[in-house]
Amino acid sequence: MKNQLTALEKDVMIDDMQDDATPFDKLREECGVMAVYNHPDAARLTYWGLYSLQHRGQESAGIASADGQQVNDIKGMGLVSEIFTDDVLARLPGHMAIGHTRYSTTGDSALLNAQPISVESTRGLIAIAHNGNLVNLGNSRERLERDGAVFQTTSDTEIIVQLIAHSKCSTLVDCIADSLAQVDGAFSIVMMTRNRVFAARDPHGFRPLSMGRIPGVDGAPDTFVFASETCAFDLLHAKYERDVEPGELVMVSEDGVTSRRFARETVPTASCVFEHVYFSRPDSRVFGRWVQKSREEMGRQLARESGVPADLVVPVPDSGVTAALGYAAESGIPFNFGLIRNHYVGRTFIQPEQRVRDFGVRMKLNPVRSLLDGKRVILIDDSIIRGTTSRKIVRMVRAAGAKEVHMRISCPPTISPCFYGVDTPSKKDLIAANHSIEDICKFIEADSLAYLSLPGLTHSCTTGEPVDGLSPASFCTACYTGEYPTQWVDVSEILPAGAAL
Ligand SMILES: O=P(O)(O)OC[C@H]1O[C@H](OP(=O)(O)OP(=O)(O)O)[C@H](O)[C@@H]1O
Ligand SMILES: NC(=O)CC[C@H](N)C(=O)O
Ligand code: SF4
Ligand SMILES: [Mg+2]
Repeated sequence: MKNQLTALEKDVMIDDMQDDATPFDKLREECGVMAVYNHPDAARLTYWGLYSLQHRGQESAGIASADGQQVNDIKGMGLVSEIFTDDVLARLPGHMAIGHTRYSTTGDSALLNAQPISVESTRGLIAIAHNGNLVNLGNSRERLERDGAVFQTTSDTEIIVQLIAHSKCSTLVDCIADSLAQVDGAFSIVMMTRNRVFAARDPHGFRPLSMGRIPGVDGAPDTFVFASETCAFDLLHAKYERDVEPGELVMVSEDGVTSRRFARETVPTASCVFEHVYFSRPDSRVFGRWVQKSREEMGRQLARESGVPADLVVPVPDSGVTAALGYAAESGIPFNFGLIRNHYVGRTFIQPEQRVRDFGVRMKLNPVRSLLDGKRVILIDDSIIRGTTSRKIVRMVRAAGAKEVHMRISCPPTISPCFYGVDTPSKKDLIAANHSIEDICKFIEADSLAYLSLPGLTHSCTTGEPVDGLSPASFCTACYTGEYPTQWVDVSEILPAGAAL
């Protein structure tokens, strides 16, 4: 009846062609930061912490340590375990350290942009590690260059530390507070000088940052630690103390812990709801709230909002697992691992030149035919970004004998990119920005598709376990609404020409 391709069919073809070219180019993570103050083996503790934060960034990693006199740093491309060995850690002496795992958002993925970034100032070397992304930088880089700043990187992070180095304030802590008040966007940062550690969060509190403590043995002073996620504390036997507040600057020195507000005005909190949907580990407490609790509740709410008769609930591992458990518990439909994830698929296998259709997802996930054959299956994933993963998985599950495949997503349709530290594709590549749910359902070849509602999502992140100051309104939900908590401009417009992006 028809010889002409529909818009959707063209998309399907384009998608398949893109799969060949860039099978792994989709949603990426962000960054993890870690700091340790007052421990004889500070660099090793930081290394352990970074190991637990590896899921937040796998492009590069680094540690800077200080012994009261000198700051040293070692950075490399790749995974924490690939960069740091006993010998390498031995070159990072001192009782203080900060560390970083990176996924780039501004500045390309190269060693020069690896963090911590250390900058010489009149007050000595300052090292910084940053999770987030600055917006509205205006011409601050050019202004600083006119003032004599020599930038070593093309990342937004260096702007913070150059502002501090060129600040005219009288004390270092005033310089830091003054500089942080000038930048807009998302920043959860840890910083270190030769004898102090600092931690700060932007006034909206986009990204998480928590403080913990390891009690000193035999009357020795306590060790203080900071990390993007509390899962990094567990390996260190550090106890979660509190979150660094939005707009707060914490300083740890010989005189103990002090805190001040750097933000000049109070703005509404806009903590990233996607931390609870996808980024953070379920064993972390993020924004004061257990991620496990939120994700399970998202699954329950999804079952309440869009239940469908079926025989089996199957998660898309890993990030879909907790929501799927909640969905199964609420619906009474049995849960099982109908897709097995190969945990040994590391970045060494991820070569952009791989051109085999469907190879990426098939290498990572494999169906369990004995579970799926003849079943009506509900697949639970946390998000659909371009739609490539869902489409391949639905096909895979059907090919393994499933009678029906219903896709359920534990967040609303992603319609807008993130400018706050998550490397999402631009709007033209976000499938939900350009297609109806019905069209997406056809594209992924599912029998039905439903997303969690926005009120359902924010309710899931707050219900049942009240956390001081956390309400459905205290989340950034811009990637689902297009309403951004700050004014933003594309950072590619503001970095000087020639800066590699
Ligand atoms: O629609 P797409 O563009 O294909 O991307 C969406 C998928 O990407 C993420 O998983 P990912 O495989 O990155 O990581 P995970 O193993 O942590 O879930 C997310 O959980 C979805 O499964
Ligand atoms: N994802 C992040 O948090 C990245 C931090 C910083 N914007 C960078 O690109 O290095
Ligand atoms: S836009 Fe989305 S991913 Fe980015 S901070 Fe807001 S909720 Fe998080
Ligand atoms: Mg996934």
